[in-house]
Formats: sequence, C-alpha cells, structure tokens
Amino acid sequence: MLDIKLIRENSATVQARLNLRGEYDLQPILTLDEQRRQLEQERVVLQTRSNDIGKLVGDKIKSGCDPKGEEIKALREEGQQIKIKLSELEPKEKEIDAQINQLLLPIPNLPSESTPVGKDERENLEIRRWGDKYIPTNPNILHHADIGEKLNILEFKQAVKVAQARFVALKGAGAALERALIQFMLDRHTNNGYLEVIPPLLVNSTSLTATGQLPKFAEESFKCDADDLWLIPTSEVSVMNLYRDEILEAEQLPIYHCSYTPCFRREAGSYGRDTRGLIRLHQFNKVEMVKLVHPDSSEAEHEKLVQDAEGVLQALKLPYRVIELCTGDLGFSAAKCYDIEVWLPSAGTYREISSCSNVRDFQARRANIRFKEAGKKGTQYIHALNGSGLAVGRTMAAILENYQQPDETIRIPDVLQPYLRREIL
Ligand SMILES: Nc1ncnc2c1ncn2[C@@H]1O[C@H](COP(=O)(O)OP(=O)(O)OP(=O)(O)O)[C@@H](O)[C@H]1O
Ligand SMILES: N[C@@H](CO)C(=O)O
Repeated sequence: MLDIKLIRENSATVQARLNLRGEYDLQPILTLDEQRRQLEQERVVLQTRSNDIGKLVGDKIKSGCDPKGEEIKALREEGQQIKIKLSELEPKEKEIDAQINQLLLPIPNLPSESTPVGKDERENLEIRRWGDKYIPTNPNILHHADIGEKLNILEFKQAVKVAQARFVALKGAGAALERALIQFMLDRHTNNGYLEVIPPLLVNSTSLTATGQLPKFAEESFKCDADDLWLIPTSEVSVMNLYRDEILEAEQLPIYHCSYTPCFRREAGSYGRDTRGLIRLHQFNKVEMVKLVHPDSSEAEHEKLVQDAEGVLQALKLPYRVIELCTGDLGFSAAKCYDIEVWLPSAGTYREISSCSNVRDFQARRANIRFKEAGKKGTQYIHALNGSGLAVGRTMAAILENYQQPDETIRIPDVLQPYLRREIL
C-alpha cells in the first residue's frame, strides 16, 4: 500500500511514477484525504473549545459565580452541543479512513527509480546470460511432455480425468526427480542462511490482501466455497503473513526464509496459452525465498536474492538469462523485479523460471510489519523481497529437454545424482 502522507505531500511525483505503470487516478484519494483533514481540524478546534469551557466553568464557580446562574448554564449548554458534534465527527472520520483504504488497496507499488521505463514485456531489458556452452546441439530434442510420457514419468491424461486440464501426475522416476529437485533447492538455500518453513497452504482473505493478491486479483486464486480460505498462489503469501501485525527488533533483521509448497493458480487470463506440458498448470511446486530486511539494505539484498536463484540453475548447468522488468510489466507489489528465464530447447527459446522482486515497504504497510531501531523514535516498516528459487515443474521441464540424450534417455545433472542415486532416467 502506498503511504498516504507521500501521496498528499508529493501527489504530482507519485502520479507521474504511477503513470509509468498504467492508468491510476489519485484524485479521488486526494479529495477524500482533504475532507478527512478538514474534519480533523474541525475536531481539534471543537476539542480545544470543549477543554476551555470546562476550565472556564471551574474558574468562574471558584471566583463566586452562581453554578445555577445563566452564564454557567449557557457555557454548559455550549459544552453539551460540542460533545454531540464531536461524537458525530468520529464515525465520519473513520468512514473516510475506510474509504481511503479501499481506494488505496488496488493501487500498485511505485516502480523504483532504477526500473527501466517501458509499456510492456517487449521493453524489458536483458541484463546477462549464463551457460551458452551448455545449450544442447542435438536438433531433435523432444518437447518435455512427449519425452515425459514416453518415459512413463509424466501422466497428463489420467490427471485431467482426476481434476481437469492443466494438471499432471508424476510417476516413478518423475516423482523421485521432483522430490530430488525440491530437496536439492532447499539444501542450497538453507546452506545459504535461509530458514526453512512449511507454512499453511490455505490462507484467509486478510493474508491475501496483505501481500497484494486481493482485492484486485481474486479471480486468479482458488477460493474454498464455505470458508474464508484460499489456496495459496505462492508461499510468499503464507510466509510473509507469519509476520503480520508484528513489531520486530532491528537485530532480528534480516530474516531469510525458504519454503517448498505446491502453488495453485486459476490462470484465468491464460486461455489457450501453454496448454501442453508443465509450463502452466493449476497446481505446481515451487521453492520460494522470502526476505524481511532493513530498508537500507533492500537493494543489495535484492541482488543477492537473484544470485541465489541463479545459483540453483548454475549448479544444475541449465542455460539462462536474467531480464529486468520494465515499469509497465512489473507485478502489482513490486518496485523492482528480475525474471530469470531458462533455455527450453524444444521451443528454441528462454522461458521464465523465477521472478525475484523487491517490494520495499509496500507489503509491510498492508500487513503492518514494523521494526524498532535503537536511537530512532517510533517504528519503521520493514522492506520485503521474494523470489522463486525455483519453480520446480519448469525446472523439471528444462532438465527433460536440456539433458535429453540422442537415445531418448535423460542424463541426471551431476548435483542431483546423490539425491536420486542414478545417472540416467
Ligand atoms: N501456472 C504455472 N504453472 C507452473 N509454473 C508456474 C505457473 N505460474 C508461475 N509459474 C512459475 O512460478 C514462478 C513465479 O510465479 P510468477 O507469479 O512470477 O509467474 P508469472 O509471472 O505469472 O509467470 P508467467 O509470466 O509465465 O505467467 C514463475 O517464474 C514460473 O516459473
Ligand atoms: N512469489 C513470487 C516469486 O516466486 C511469485 O510468485 O512470483
């Protein structure tokens, strides 16, 4: 959530930066904020007069004025009227606060100053590439769905019967490879100082609002019918919300978490896109990295987060590139975002496998996550970062293609062999 004080005091700058992301009109918020401030001023004036009257009545009685006389009666009557007005003002202020809040919730984060300006994904910037030398030279590589079915490790038809399109069942070595990938990713992150969490897979609406999926993107998540519970689209939601409404000590920061969970997405706007294979499913596994950090270090922490995600691909020797998203392509909560795209030989292209964002204080304001620092008055909002480290299904797809041998077997990446106790699939 954007800071209302920032909007009030720098409305032109905030509006200009929001315009880099799309169309958002701050005027209704500014109008309500002005009304709210007028009510506040009115309340302060009335409160002061009410205090003065109380004091005046006391002083006058002390100096001999008749407590039942006309003068005291008139003052008491005025005091009574003020109390009635004050009691009417309070709910009005609360109502306007609630309206401002409702208008702020669908407004996205401001892009960072260093984010490249652009309309959409065509204006994203390629930052670097890694692993060109590992790009396979075999021109006949099968799509991962085809080789997966041939090897009897990916089962799409049966999964569709059980659920619907965009589901998969992993069998035998496929299930083992998925588990090995999850374990390998978690081991790397925990060795790098991330504390593992297994969080709830169902979250309430307050949690989804805190991380930014609600109210705007309700149609992208699955909701349980009878309860106020949703299946998580990413474990960023559950992990961030563990800290909702908490005040941390500065010494507790930075907090690094990693978590493996299934993720559930309705993919409402993806009709007809990526209908084959593991790229776009309603349920997929992801190892997530989440950081809660001091605002001064969030930029450096962001660079380290991307390196941690890249490290997984480098260890697996999967070729990739890093893209910096332009202002028009940023996710709702992100101030700055790098996507990592892995090479998929069957398509002859790079496909997104990880998204690493610095959301700065945007989620902390919605979730009310603050910290206290010695020598500073009051509390400050933490900065938060999240990144996929990595999406497991897309990693499996990349391995089934990049490690495919001419005899249609799959070589297991060296770092996974100890987990699987085999070299070939
Ligand atoms: N429906 C899905 N099925 C499988 N993996 C997914 C799916 N959606 C996202 N992912 C993976 O999870 C990562 C984090 O999710 P994110 O919200 O950044 O995806 P996204 O930007 O919606 O992806 P895309 O642009 O491909 O739709 C992505 O980088 C991707 O690797
Ligand atoms: N939580 C982030 C990174 O994985 C996302 O889903 O995009």
